[in-house]
Amino acid sequence: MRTSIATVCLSGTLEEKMHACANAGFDGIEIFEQDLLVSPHSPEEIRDLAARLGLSLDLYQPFRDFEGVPEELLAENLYRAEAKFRLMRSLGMDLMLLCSNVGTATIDDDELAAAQLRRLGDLAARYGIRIAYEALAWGTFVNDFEHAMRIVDLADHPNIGTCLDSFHILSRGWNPAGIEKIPAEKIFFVQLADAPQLSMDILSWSRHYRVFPGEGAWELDKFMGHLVRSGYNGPVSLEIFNDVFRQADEERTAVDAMRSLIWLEERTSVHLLETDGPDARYPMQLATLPQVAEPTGFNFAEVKAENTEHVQQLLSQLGFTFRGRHRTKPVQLWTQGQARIIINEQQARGLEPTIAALAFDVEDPLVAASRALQLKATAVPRQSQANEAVLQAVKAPDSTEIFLCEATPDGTAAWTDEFATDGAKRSGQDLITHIDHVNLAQPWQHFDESVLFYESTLSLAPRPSTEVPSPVGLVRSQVMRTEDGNVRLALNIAPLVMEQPGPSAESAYPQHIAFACTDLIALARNAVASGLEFLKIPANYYADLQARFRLAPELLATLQELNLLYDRDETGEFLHFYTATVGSVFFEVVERRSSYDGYGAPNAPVRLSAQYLLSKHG
Ligand SMILES: O=C(O)c1ccc(O)c(O)c1
Ligand SMILES: [Mg+2]
Repeated sequence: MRTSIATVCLSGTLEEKMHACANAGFDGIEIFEQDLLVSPHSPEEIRDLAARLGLSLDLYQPFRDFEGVPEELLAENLYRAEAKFRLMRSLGMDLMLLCSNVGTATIDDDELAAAQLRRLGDLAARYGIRIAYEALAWGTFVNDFEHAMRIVDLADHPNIGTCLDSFHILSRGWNPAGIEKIPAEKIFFVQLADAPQLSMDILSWSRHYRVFPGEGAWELDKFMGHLVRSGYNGPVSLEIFNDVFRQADEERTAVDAMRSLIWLEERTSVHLLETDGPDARYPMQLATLPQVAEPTGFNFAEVKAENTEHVQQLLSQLGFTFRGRHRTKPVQLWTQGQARIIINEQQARGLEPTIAALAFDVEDPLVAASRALQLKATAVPRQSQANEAVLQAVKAPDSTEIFLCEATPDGTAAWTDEFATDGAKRSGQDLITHIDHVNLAQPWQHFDESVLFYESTLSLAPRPSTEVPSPVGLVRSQVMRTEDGNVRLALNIAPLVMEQPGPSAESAYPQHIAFACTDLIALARNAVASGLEFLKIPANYYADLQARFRLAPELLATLQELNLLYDRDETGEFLHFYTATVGSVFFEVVERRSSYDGYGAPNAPVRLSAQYLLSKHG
């Protein structure tokens, strides 16, 4: 599959955008006219730069408001078009996108529109240029890809074809199956965009909220399936108008874009295998990736800090056992049940405690790492000594290191042998069984990128995102998880004011690790006895709990005494509490009763407010 991307997706100058596209591995680009108009470089210089970078210049766009007009206006439009054809010759380009008329069309007549396109085709042919006619979702008379195609058919000109753009098709709810009926040679170009499902006017939705495939709500693998079955074999291009991408680092956005296309290509090939069987053949060749199953659990989480006492204290008060230091590195291991926490003091000068790494149990770490690398994840270089486990690791978009560890049938981890077992084994029962979920703060400009990263590399599925009010703004939260719930990752974007000064913006907003336990009340009592600092929950919360749930008075009194939070739904009950925050880390302990599957979402504003008060007034 040939990959392309419109320059409008990225921030920067045209030159910077082109470098970013080439570095990310795109085959070609669409030049968005505005980017050329403001460039200090001549069309010839841009053509030469593209050649040096190995980028094909696939599409010049957009040309607007041409068809469905009276004759005098048509003459002006042809004059405008010819100037652009000359420019395209200087650029060495031969395909122009024409949007359906949204401004000047006054005549709703397909025959007339077709005749006018035919005249444009004749003119374009003299310059060796072809025109791809695209139905904009808000076109005055033409807003449907099948309608645009009827006009292209009527025009019946070799230089007039269509451009399909998934946004305009899916935003209006048109059935993309119709793409299969279009003759492949009439599909001159294809643009892809995903989008969150929003209810707003389509123009604003399109201009501000498009995202890369896999970052929105649409089934683009199915869309691509229709396209592949049509016999189309030209470039598949990303055209994303997005307010965040326009100001984020273009090199990074281009990699995110490329990841989305690599992933979509794979999803499409899997989809076609399922629907059409292994013997189906199409002109478009689709690359695949090493297949990975969902991770089966958390292997460990790592907290990094210069000064580790406070974290050690919290873990010890929660009933964790210190299992010793690593044989060769300044690293400690703390465990309880299958919950493993590494406290890492390496290269941590001046660093307040922060979550630095997460590890997942996977079937085959080498295969999983190879998939992640093919999806353009950055490898984390590891130094390991002889006879130490070589762990595979890649960097997530927020810089968290993601380790891929081999799953074992009993949930143990072989690498723990590398820790000297000089730690005293705590007597007593392990009430904590494993890591239930981890909550990571994401920089606002990388949120969509993170969702795609975890979905494409680790096969975690995104759940609908929610918004939680805090005293200083809304926190957007999206859970990525496995079907069975053994791995749950909540990604948050914090309001900007919550970002406190710290070693990096990412680590400033508090993040947490939640442990699952079998008896929260018993664990909380032990923790109180050992002096754990709980996050204090206000009395008003308990009055509201009583109003909502009519709890037995003894239970309510216990919850309030121990600063526990409570939730209940038709699937079961949920009890949880939070510790104080150290650096940017705090811990949560949860007890899921029956098959409760959530996270106590109604309690999140209470937690955020309590943490805010604590950070302000101590
Ligand atoms: O929003 C627009 O005007 C616009 C322009 C060109 C396109 O290809 C498109 O899909 C939208
Ligand atoms: Mg488009």
